[in-house]
Amino acid sequence: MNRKYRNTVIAANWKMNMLPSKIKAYAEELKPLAAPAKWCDIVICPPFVMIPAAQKAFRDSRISIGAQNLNENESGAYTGEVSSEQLSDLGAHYVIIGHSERRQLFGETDITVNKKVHAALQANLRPIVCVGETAQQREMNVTEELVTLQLKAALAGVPATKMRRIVVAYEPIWAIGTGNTATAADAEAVAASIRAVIRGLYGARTARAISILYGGSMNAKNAFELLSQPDVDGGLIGGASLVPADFAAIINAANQDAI
Ligand SMILES: O=C(CO)COP(=O)(O)O
Repeated sequence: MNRKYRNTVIAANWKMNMLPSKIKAYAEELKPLAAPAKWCDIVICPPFVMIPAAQKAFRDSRISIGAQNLNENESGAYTGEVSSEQLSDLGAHYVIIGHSERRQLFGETDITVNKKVHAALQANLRPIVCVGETAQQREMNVTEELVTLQLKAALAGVPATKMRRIVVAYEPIWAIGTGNTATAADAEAVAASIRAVIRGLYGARTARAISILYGGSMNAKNAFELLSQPDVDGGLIGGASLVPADFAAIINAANQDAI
């Protein structure tokens, strides 16, 4: 990470885990543990139904709330869906877009991801745009090419003035929930290539200001090494974010790297 130019972001993706009734206890445990980490932007992304409870539980802290998805349309007959304006009206600040589970299990494409990025920006939410390759694609040596295509598609039509609201998360699919973390060198190589793509599209100043996160089996043990890489500016954490002490250890590793 490079704090001179960009924020460190540590984001929890709870996926379809946790219960509304458990959030208060989680928050009471996390808040004091995370309090010393004044350099980090900490984000919790619960399922939609838990956003109000999470807002309430974290109201007296610096921890922000995000969603895990949104619908790309403004409003209307989309039963079961949630719009960017609804999230923003609730007080959410971030939204994860194009997570590989959404792409693989719910048919999201680069085109829907791009529409969702625009919808999020329209409502002043900060998109956390996810990109990443499968194990097979890595074996075929097409990781950077694929990530570049995903990123360019996600950012199509996004004006330079909005780029500073974007966060990119590199999440190799083979590393998610498997315990097979990318090596720090591999995470850095892809993060640097993502920054190079942004530099090509928007110029050096914008590229240097964008936070690029790593996600995929990040935990208290490996976080410091991953976050010490110059182009890895934070983490998107699944499993390890469900236990306050584990999540706090990652937050504090990120903070430590900053000092
Ligand atoms: O998908 C992830 C975060 O979005 C990563 O999940 P894990 O940390 O459980 O591997």
